Amino acid sequence: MHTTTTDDTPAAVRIRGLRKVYGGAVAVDGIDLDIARGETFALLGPNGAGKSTTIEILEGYRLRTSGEVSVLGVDPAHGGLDWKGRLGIVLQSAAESGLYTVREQLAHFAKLYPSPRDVDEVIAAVGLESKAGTRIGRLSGGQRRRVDVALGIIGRPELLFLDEPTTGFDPEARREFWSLIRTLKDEGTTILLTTHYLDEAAQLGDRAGVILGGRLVDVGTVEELGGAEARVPIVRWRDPDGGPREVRTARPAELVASLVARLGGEPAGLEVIRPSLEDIYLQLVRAAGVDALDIEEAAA
Ligand SMILES: Nc1ncnc2c1ncn2[C@@H]1O[C@H](COP(=O)(O)OP(=O)(O)OP(=O)(O)O)[C@@H](O)[C@H]1O
Repeated sequence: MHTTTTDDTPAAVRIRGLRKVYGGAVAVDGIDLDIARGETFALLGPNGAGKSTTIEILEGYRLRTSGEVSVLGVDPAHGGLDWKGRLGIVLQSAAESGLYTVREQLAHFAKLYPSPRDVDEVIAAVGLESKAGTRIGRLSGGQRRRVDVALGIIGRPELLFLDEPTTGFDPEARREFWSLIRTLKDEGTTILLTTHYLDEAAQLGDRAGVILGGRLVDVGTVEELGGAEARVPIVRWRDPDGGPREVRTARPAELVASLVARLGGEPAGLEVIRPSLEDIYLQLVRAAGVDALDIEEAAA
C-alpha cells in the first residue's frame, strides 16, 4: 500500500537556520525555507552556490553543521528505511550499474518499495521503450540520465528530489520530461528541483528560490521572483541618427505610440521585451557580484 502521511507537519520540507561548513569553508550559510506538500519548488543558483549540499542534507546523504531540518516530518539525519521509502532521489551524478538492462535495473529497485509503479509504465514515461532490454552501460549520457529519473520515480515517492535532472537531455526529451513531472504533480507529488535551465524552472516551478554564496537571496512564485521592478518591460529602438535607445516603462504601448508620433512612422529596430525568469535571475546574480564565469555557466 502507498504510505500515507501520518505526521501532522503541514510542510513537506521545513528548514531553519541551516548551515554546512566543509573544513573552514561555509557552503550553506543560514537557510530558512518551507516547501508545502504537493508543491514544486525550483532551487536556482550558480555553480558552487550550495544547492546540492542543501538537497543532499535533506535527502540524508550529508550531515548538517547546524540548524533544524524536517523532511516529511522526520529529521533526515535520523531517517530510517520507512522514511527513505517515501522519497525519490535523482542525484546530480548517479552510479547505477552498467551491467544490467534498463528493465532489470528498474525491476530490481521496484522490489525495494512497498507500492512501486509498473516497470514498463515507468520505462515508457521516460521514453526508453526501445532501450528496455539494453544494458545501461551501452546507453548514451542522456539516456542514462533518463534511467536515473526512472529510478527516482519507480517507488511512487511522496517527495521527489531532482538535482539537475535534464542535464544532457535533448530538447525533445526535456519536453517529455516536463510532461512527466506535470503528471507527478497532478498526482500530488512534492518536488524539489535544482536546475540551471531557467525555462525549466519557469515551466515546472510553483515557486523558486535563488541561492547565492550559501544564502537564499530571494524566494517567490515564478511570477514574483526578483520583485515587480525587475519585471518592468524594456522598449528598445534606434533613433534616426542610428543611436540605440532603451527605456524601461510599465506602459510600453504609450511609449511606442509617442515614438511613432514623434518619428512620423515605425521606429527602427523596435523591440518590446518582458524580462524572462532568466533575465531576472541574471539581474539578481549580477547584483550580488558573483563572478562572470559562474553567471555564464549558470545561464548556459
Ligand atoms: N565534499 C565537499 N568537501 C568540501 N567542499 C565541498 C564539498 N562538496 C561541496 N563543497 C563546496 O561547497 C560549495 C557548495 O557546493 P554545492 O555542490 O552545494 O554547490 P551547487 O550549488 O550544487 O553547485 P553546482 O551548480 O555546480 O552543482 C562549493 O564551494 C563546493 O566547492
